[in-house]
Amino acid sequence: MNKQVFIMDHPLIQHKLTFLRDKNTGSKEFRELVGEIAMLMCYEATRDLPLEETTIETPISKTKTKVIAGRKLAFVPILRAGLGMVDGVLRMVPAAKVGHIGLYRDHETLQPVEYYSKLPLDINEREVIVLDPMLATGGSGIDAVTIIKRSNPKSIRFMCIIAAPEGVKAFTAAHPDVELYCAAVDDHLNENGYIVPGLGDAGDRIFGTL
Ligand SMILES: O=c1ccn([C@@H]2O[C@H](COP(=O)(O)O)[C@@H](O)[C@H]2O)c(=O)[nH]1
Ligand SMILES: O=P(O)(O)OP(=O)(O)O
Ligand SMILES: [Mg+2]
Repeated sequence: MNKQVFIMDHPLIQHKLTFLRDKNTGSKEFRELVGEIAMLMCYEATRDLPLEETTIETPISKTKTKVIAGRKLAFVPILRAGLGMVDGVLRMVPAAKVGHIGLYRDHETLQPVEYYSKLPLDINEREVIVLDPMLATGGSGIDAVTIIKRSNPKSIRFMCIIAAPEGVKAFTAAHPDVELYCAAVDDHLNENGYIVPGLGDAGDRIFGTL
């Protein structure tokens, strides 16, 4: 696998993914699982954030200790399904700002259609992590990153829960500078552009619009 792609095979993530895929998992549990997986993935995707030394006083003594250095984060969920990942990642990095990009897939062409974009004003000072549970053809992820690049962020990473091999190939070819973090790369896309075995339509399962 391409060095730009990180598969998070931690047992806790893989265990939760099994219940996420199950068609008998209802919206409430599905939302909770998406949030928990996003939180665990965020832990790994931020592993290389630089630290700097600071001095604090414990109840016992002064001590030198570490905090995350000046680098600031922004999360950008792709609507709607990416919204399900926001609470989980904010639990890890509560000071991060959140932008939004609205894209839906045209059911006939499978091409993404942009309908909304609102990014933090200071995004050019931030490291960005884009959130979408599914990378299928890759079209939505590719367009979202293209839109964000126009605002010159310091870096961009893309976090999805399940990717299709077709999406990984298209995404890494379009944005070779963007690291891709996913919990699983599945078998293939079906004729309707759904990931097989996948989990169905993530947005519909999160918001109960099946
Ligand atoms: O199995 C699937 C496949 C896609 N989605 C939704 O579509 C987009 C991603 O599709 P691209 O073809 O990569 O543009 C993603 O935002 C999901 O919301 C899905 O839910 N399940
Ligand atoms: O990518 P889509 O069309 O599945 O959009 P949504 O996330 O709103 O379901
Ligand atoms: Mg959807």
